Amino acid sequence: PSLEVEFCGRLYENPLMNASGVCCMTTDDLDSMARSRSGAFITKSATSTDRAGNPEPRYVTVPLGSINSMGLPNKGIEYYLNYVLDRQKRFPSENPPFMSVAGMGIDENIKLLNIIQDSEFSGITELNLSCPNVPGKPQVAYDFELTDRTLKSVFQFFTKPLGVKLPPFFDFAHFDDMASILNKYPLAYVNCINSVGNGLYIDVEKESVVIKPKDGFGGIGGEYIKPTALANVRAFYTRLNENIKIIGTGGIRTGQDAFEHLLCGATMLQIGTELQNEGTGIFERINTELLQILEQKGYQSIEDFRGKLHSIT
Ligand SMILES: O=C(O)c1[nH]c(=O)[nH]c(=O)c1I
Repeated sequence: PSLEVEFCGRLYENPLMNASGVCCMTTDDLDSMARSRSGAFITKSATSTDRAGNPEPRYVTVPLGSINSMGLPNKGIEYYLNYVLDRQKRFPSENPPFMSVAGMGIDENIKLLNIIQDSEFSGITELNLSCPNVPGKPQVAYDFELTDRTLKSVFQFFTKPLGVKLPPFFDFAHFDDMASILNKYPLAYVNCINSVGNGLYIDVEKESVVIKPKDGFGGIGGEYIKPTALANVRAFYTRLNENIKIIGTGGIRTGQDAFEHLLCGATMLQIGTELQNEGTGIFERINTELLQILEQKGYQSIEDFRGKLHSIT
């Protein structure tokens, strides 16, 4: 069997990539992703200029996952754009890395996307509408009117492939409302989900929180969030028109977890917490485990089962 996937008109040797934010802050991080067995990779969400982010400790690995309140630290959009344009020149036959952007508001999102639109970048852009950790800045995607207004403005000028990174939703009315907004726009994909916002992890021995920002509140990733991630992948897969693809993110630690996301309808798969834990060797491991599952089940390709989750009749 083969793990090859077609996404936005490009062929990838497998569906695995990093989740923006993990292993993508510096050019060294990005080079290690480029050397790995991932099928693709994405930059840290960028703002107009570099940001230090929140005080540390701001990312902690915990037994069932992770908690983070990084606060959007990044080197600024020019740093990442220079990196991806350099790779485009040096490796013209390869798929360019994905670019992620996260403005502090609609104006900065427009500005960031204009920079990408006016550049030679020929890859895929991810608009992050779900950063949960900038104090005083609510997640855009929890404001449906703002999301609609943002996408309306963006698609007045942006003609390159664009996806949006969404937070988790927990209510069918919200799945329906968000899907009806997203279906109005020529999106390449929707990425479900970002970390589950504003969780709390406690160190009982110290009787304390474990991260410094926001009195210890931070986005939750890892095993904790797989059921929520799978539900969001499935909810949007079944509601969005079929040319809007799904990237599945959340709780992928094994080939089985990857299989579950694909069964729900995901086309590409992003790994955050487990990549942070294990390093880039994880891509070799999960590709191997996923291939074993296809072999055991007699599938030749992911197309044979993508989205074909059974309900109970
Ligand atoms: O705190 C962060 O930098 C961060 N952390 C996350 O868990 N998701 C995000 O989209 C972001 I922009």
